[in-house]
Amino acid sequence: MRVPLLPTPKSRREGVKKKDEWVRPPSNVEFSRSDEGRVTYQVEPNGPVFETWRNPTKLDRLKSLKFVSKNSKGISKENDHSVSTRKWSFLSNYGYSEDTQKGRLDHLVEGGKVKVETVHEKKIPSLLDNISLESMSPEHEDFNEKEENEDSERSGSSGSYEVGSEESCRKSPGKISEPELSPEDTIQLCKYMVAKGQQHASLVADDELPFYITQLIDLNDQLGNLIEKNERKKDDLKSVLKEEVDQIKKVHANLPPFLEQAIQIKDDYVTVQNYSTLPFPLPDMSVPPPPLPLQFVPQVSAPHISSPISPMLIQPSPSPSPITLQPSPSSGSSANLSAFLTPVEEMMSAPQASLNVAQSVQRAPILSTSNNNSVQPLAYNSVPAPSLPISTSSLQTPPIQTPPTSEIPTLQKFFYRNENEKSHHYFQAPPPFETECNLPDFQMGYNTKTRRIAYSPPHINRSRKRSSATEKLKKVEQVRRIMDELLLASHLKRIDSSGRVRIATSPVVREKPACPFVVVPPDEPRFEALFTKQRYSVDIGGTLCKVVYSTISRINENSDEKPMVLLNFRKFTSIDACIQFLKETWIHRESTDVLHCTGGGSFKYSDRLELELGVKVKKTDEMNSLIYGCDFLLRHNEDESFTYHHEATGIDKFQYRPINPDTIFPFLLVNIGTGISVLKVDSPTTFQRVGGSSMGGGAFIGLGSLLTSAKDFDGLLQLAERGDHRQIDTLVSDIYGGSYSNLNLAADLIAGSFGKCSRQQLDGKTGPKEEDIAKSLLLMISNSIGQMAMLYGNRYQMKRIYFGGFFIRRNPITMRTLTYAINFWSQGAMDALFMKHEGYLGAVGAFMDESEA
Ligand SMILES: Nc1ncnc2c1ncn2[C@@H]1O[C@H](COP(=O)(O)OP(=O)(O)O)[C@@H](O)[C@H]1O
Ligand SMILES: CC(C)(COP(=O)(O)O)[C@@H](O)C(=O)NCCC(=O)O
Repeated sequence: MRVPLLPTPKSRREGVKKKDEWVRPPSNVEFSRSDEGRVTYQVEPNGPVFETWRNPTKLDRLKSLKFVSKNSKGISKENDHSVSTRKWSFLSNYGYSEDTQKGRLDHLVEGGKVKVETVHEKKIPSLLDNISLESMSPEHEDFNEKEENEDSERSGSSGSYEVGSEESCRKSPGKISEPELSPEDTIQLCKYMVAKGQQHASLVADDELPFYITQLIDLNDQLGNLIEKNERKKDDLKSVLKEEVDQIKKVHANLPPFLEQAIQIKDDYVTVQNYSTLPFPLPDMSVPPPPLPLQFVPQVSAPHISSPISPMLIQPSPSPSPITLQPSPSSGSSANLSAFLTPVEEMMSAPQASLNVAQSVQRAPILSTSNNNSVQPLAYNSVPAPSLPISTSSLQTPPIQTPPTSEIPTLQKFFYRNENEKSHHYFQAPPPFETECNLPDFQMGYNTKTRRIAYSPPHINRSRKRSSATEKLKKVEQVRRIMDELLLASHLKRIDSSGRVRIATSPVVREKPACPFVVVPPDEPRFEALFTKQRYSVDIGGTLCKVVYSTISRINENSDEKPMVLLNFRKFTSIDACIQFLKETWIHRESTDVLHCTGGGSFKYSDRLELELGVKVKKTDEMNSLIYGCDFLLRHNEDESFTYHHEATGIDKFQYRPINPDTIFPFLLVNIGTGISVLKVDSPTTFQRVGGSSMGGGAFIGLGSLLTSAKDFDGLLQLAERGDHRQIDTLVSDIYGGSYSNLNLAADLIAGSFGKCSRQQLDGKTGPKEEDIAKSLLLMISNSIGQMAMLYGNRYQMKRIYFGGFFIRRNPITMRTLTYAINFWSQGAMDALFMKHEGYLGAVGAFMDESEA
């Protein structure tokens, strides 16, 4: 009867056995096969060689074998050698394989019979313990299969099995053996066959036994090789996997924080969360990254800052809408008062106040719950108020940290270099998240060669289930789309297989930044008091006095809805005007009331404020106020922060960057007031003032006043917008006659600010135009602030740099220069973010400080 020896499909499906489950032939038996198919084998290295192929004597010997099994009670039971499937199986499972792995076979000659004992290092119940093989007389040539019930006999103690007489085992050392098979060899062969045949391959015709044995040995060798190969492959895959996961981690580390949450890396698995389940509103991903310079070749050195304002590119930009400072009213009359009211207040004081407020509220971005872009409105979060004042130790200068040796090297390879086409490229505008990215969780792997995130790569959770080609394509497409978005948001640029960058943008912007009121979160207990009492705060800085105060408003006067508490904003150029405003608008103040105060003036003018206003002054540290105000605005005013895109037109220049409240920190805050403070902010209560500079707003207005006839800051800005800095600054082209290509310094780069204004150069010429001076001055100061901000950002590995302070004033030249400097020098790794309430951060922070006065 023939039984296939190779694994059946079923066993294949069951998978490959573990290495230590494989049965190997005893190492002391060597087999070789001649061309005619003759099989020889040697039990001992220098022992006799036996021939087993089609050997009639051997067959006789085989036939003469008799199995004797002993049950647990010691009663022997005889069987012929063609034992049942089950018996072979048991032999294989409980006897032989264990022997080869854990024990050894001892061949004993006892009473003219060969006795083979199993010796286990560890006693394992073995069927061999209960089975004896005895020589059988030739007349017992019964090959009928008999079923045995070994199951009940398995649990015997150690035993032996015996084979025919020793005389019958004639061996000739060193020669081809006599055509007779010794019983012990036969047993061994049988055992090989049993072991190899395993459960499903029990019976083989006797004359074919040796043939199959040799085949099995070959097979076994091959399998052994395969196992080793398999192990090696596994090790290889592990190291590849680790490498790739490391790569993903690098990419992950450079993603914006909200995407860090979307992409989870755990052990060797990278999971992209279902976007729709993310617990925060994602920023609009169709917003392209800020324009990057055409070339991103790392600079050899950074001695110069490029002037981003190429005169050829300058479009007449509309003058900014400055917040006009009203003259200080001389008295507290209601007529004068109206001149100081914010639009909201004007509406409220007018007969149709409620209607106007309603319209105004609808316009207010923080209330827009169903705008047509893909960003979900922010729900008000119950953010517990950190108790101020904040730890003063944080004000100390931090220990110097070693700057990173390379500036995010992994990013560089993604940058798109377009030297031929003089245009910027963005990625294809991704579809809205809600519809297109509503995918179930899936796993992705990052392919270092193709630089793509691939769906279910072979080594990561490969599904055995075959999906249809279209399904696969669909999934790949979905993943690519998400990858585009990730890349887009992280400023990584992907070149597709054709070498082109997919182009198209549909930026989503809401409105030109203004400085509207902010609605106080309605459900936070800490703001309950504001429904019954107005609160005022002031930030008295080196140049300006900023006031934040609350008012109450209803969308509809007659409705039962809870009214809203609004924060209103005003600024003054003098302390007198500021105090006057407070006197006139804070009508219902009482002596027990508190004026929340921050900035240098909170110390300088503390007594005066208390005296003139008849209230208590409560001081809040300036830096603490800045951070707490920044945190509050980012957290509660959805459209607070935005990036500036000079090349875009109209409102497209302003692209909003709402941020998940959980991922606001860390960030770098560069507050450009009279002077500059650079703060590394890790939480509302943990920050460091890592640096500062005196080259801020004060320097600009001071030098501007000396060098031009501008009367005030706005006048200076207006001049600058008309100016041509090339008449004032020495450019690279003025020195090199063109670009300095070795250093990749463009021809129109500013080599030296005000370089063309030396006495020598000016002599004999008509004096430089003041608008050119104003422009050059503004570029010089904002370039240097941008570079400083980038260096601090880089030093502390920040991804977002928020600019605050009234130097910015949403001025296009300033924002463009700062953005350019940050993008250029950080190679797109950092975002330059501006804020609607740029100059009011400190005043908002002081307003929020409810710690004891
Ligand atoms: N109307 C303005 N008058 C004077 N300076 C202004 C005005 N608007 C903007 N600025 C600029 O803002 C700077 C003051 O910014 P601010 O944040 O208020 O700082 P500070 O707290 O030091 O007053 C000034 O130095 C100036 O460069
Ligand atoms: C002293 C200040 C904190 C005052 O704040 P400001 O009124 O300028 O907003 C600020 O001007 C500043 O940080 N100046 C820079 C000092 C320096 O580090 O060089």
